[in-house]
Amino acid sequence: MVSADGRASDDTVAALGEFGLIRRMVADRTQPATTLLGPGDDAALVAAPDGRVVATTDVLVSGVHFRLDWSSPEQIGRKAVAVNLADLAAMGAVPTSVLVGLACPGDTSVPLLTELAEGMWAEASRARAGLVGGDVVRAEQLVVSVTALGDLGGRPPVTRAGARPGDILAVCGRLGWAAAGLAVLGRGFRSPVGVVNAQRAPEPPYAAGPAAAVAGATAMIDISDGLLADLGHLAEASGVGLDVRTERLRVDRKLVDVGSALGADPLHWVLTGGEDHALAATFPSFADLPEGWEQIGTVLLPDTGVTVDGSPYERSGGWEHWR
Ligand SMILES: Nc1ncnc2c1ncn2[C@@H]1O[C@H](COP(=O)(O)OP(=O)(O)OP(=O)(O)O)[C@@H](O)[C@H]1O
Ligand SMILES: Cc1ncc(C[n+]2csc(CCOP(=O)(O)O)c2C)c(N)n1
Ligand SMILES: [Mg+2]
Ligand SMILES: [Mg+2]
Ligand SMILES: [Mg+2]
Repeated sequence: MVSADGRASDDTVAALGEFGLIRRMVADRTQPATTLLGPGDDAALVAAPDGRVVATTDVLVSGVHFRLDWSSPEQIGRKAVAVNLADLAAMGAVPTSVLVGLACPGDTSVPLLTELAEGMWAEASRARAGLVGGDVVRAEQLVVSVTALGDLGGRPPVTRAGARPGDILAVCGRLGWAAAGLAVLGRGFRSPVGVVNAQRAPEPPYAAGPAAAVAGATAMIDISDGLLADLGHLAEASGVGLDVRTERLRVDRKLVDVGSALGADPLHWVLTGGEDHALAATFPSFADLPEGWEQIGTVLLPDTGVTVDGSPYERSGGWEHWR
């Protein structure tokens, strides 16, 4: 997008400039009542109805978390916000606001960035959160960093640490879809679109987090890296073992079909695939499960780790950076 004479062409961020870009990203937006001030000043002012603020952040890097030839800018924007709102849900919180850090090369096209912003606004407003501020800077590659704030509505947070032996283990949301989509895209295909879109932008069950909190969930986590990997964090924090029963896991027909087409094991995607941002939680009894939650296992005595049908899983339980 840089022309032969070295000057940036008109629709690049370098030509538009930092403040022109910010204007394009935030113009004409409606905000929820929790946004008291922002974006536009040195910092935003956000209402915290509960008196406490739940805060989380996740960074998405081009080539690591998404590819511009796999996803639309709108999908990348939605994903960057969704992964953060899922973390709020996993604490039992309702989102109030998001802040966006954006780094990109000077030759990045302005329509790409306005579409990315469109996706972030769309996902934030879907969850009734405001986009209250951010930052834009020059970098060698596209990086999107989102911080999200949430409200607990007077309830205690549901941490990773509260599971007790005898609790039941349950999930709400899809498992394995984004991993199947990643396998499809990685082999150069673009369909089936269901799993591919699940990889491009997750649809976490936001409302299931607060619902689980109200129902008395003892511990909760969102599945970002893989079911077994993330259950490992919950088990460790709670000082318990967790056993997953494969006969209780839903392996959706779509995953079976994609698995046969690619010669891959769909159950492995369900057990270890990240990025769908389903919620996993423990509850004192089956009767406590809110609508949409399905039991997948049980909480065992300390130091038994995470097992699948009573045995350790032989392969990696999920994504880990630098591994
Ligand atoms: N650079 C950091 N400084 C301080 N705390 C951090 C840092 N990176 C991660 N953490 C904290 O470590 C914990 C685990 O982080 P992690 O990113 O794995 O959680 P997550 O965001 O739920 O998962 P994922 O990033 O896979 O979606 C979180 O409480 C997070 O706030
Ligand atoms: C281009 C491309 N290559 C690989 C993947 C797979 N991937 C990347 S990060 C991650 C776990 C969650 O990340 P984090 O722990 O940072 O939240 C997974 C499963 C992808 N999405 N895009
Ligand atoms: Mg994180
Ligand atoms: Mg998380
Ligand atoms: Mg992770």
